[in-house]
Amino acid sequence: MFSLMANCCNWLKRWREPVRKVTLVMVGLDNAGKTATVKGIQGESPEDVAPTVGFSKIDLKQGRFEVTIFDLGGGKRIRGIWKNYYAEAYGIIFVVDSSDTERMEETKETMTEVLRHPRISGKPILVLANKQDREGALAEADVIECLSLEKLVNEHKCLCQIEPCSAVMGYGKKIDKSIRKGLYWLLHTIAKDFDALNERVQKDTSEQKAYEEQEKRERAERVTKIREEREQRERKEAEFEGRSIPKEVDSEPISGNPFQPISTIITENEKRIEQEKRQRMEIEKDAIALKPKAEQEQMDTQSLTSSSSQKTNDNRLIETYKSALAQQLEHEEESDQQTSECLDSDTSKKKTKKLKLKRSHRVEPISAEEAVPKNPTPPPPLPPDFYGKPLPPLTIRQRPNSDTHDIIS
Ligand SMILES: Nc1nc2c(ncn2[C@@H]2O[C@H](COP(=O)(O)OP(=O)(O)OP(=O)(O)O)[C@@H](O)[C@H]2O)c(=O)[nH]1
Ligand SMILES: [Mg+2]
Repeated sequence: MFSLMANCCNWLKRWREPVRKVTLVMVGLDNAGKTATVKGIQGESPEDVAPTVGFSKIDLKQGRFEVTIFDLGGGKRIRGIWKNYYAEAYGIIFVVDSSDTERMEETKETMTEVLRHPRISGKPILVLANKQDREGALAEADVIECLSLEKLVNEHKCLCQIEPCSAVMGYGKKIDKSIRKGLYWLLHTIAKDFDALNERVQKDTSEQKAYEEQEKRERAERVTKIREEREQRERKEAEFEGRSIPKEVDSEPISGNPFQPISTIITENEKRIEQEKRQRMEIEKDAIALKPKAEQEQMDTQSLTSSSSQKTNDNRLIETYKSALAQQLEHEEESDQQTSECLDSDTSKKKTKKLKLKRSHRVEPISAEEAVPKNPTPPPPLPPDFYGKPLPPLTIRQRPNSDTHDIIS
């Protein structure tokens, strides 16, 4: 009767207990038997387990606990990820291969690293001294000694329970009682201090998430920066290849604004054309003033040719001008000897006036002898050695500046 009442009280007590969600982290060296242990707790065969790459997450119900276990890979290169799961852990399950005495030192170092971590210190730890079925496996006391477990857990204020066990002895309801016992101890130890642990876990988890977000942003920024640098490099290479093709642009040194030389060239070209135009005007005046003297005229024209050729390479311009000037001279000698003599004795100012007068009368000649033929034909092309041969016959009176306009336009 009393036992029935006691059972009823216990049932009511458990029924009143809230369902608690607890996360556990399972760590230990590779080949220790972590995955085999978890499989046995889940009710699956622990045989034929493969090494864990990364982690596996197991959800199970244990009494009033909804338990999540992170089974983390124990390989040396994977151990670095363990710390990412410490924040969520309410407790630790550390699995040791009791039969592998050669790796006890490595096990001790690894356990020390785990317990000293600020997100683990103070949390309860279950040590499973696994593979007790194997011959030569260290007993519980030897494992405690090899790992300096007492000192270690006291140092880091961790409540600790060690259970010698074998993960392959059974699974499900037939699982090794030591494993069941150890898990029970861990969950109830967590439950006793649940509020404090829960507060710590929530705080550490939010910090961990913020840290991971920051890491994510920084990684994205690094990727963006690398991409931008690559694109900039590619642009520069393309620009470099583009500049190297037109050699004319590179003939002048480019400094500052790369478009500066182009405008400079345009300005210089305009100045050069203007200068040529003025020079031609001056030479024209001199030539007309000296037109009766054929030899002098020839010298002036040669001087013009020499001067112009130094300034420009436009031989066509000079040749055209020579042709027009020669025709004008011939015409003057044949038609108006008196006008020519008068001009020779007058000042240069008067000569200029006369020249303008002639120009204005070009369409309507002063005398009948200067009349333009009814069907004017363009002058025949002159040979290169024009001055060594007789002047061609006059067909039409040309305006000396006409070519200049052609060039400017
Ligand atoms: N004899 C014996 N073998 C075991 C026991 N527990 C696990 N094994 C074997 O040990 C090997 C490794 O087991 P796992 O569970 O994969 O070890 P682990 O700790 O998960 O290894 P990682 O995933 O690499 O970290 C497997 O061949 C298991 O069958 C045990 O108690 N006794
Ligand atoms: Mg594993």
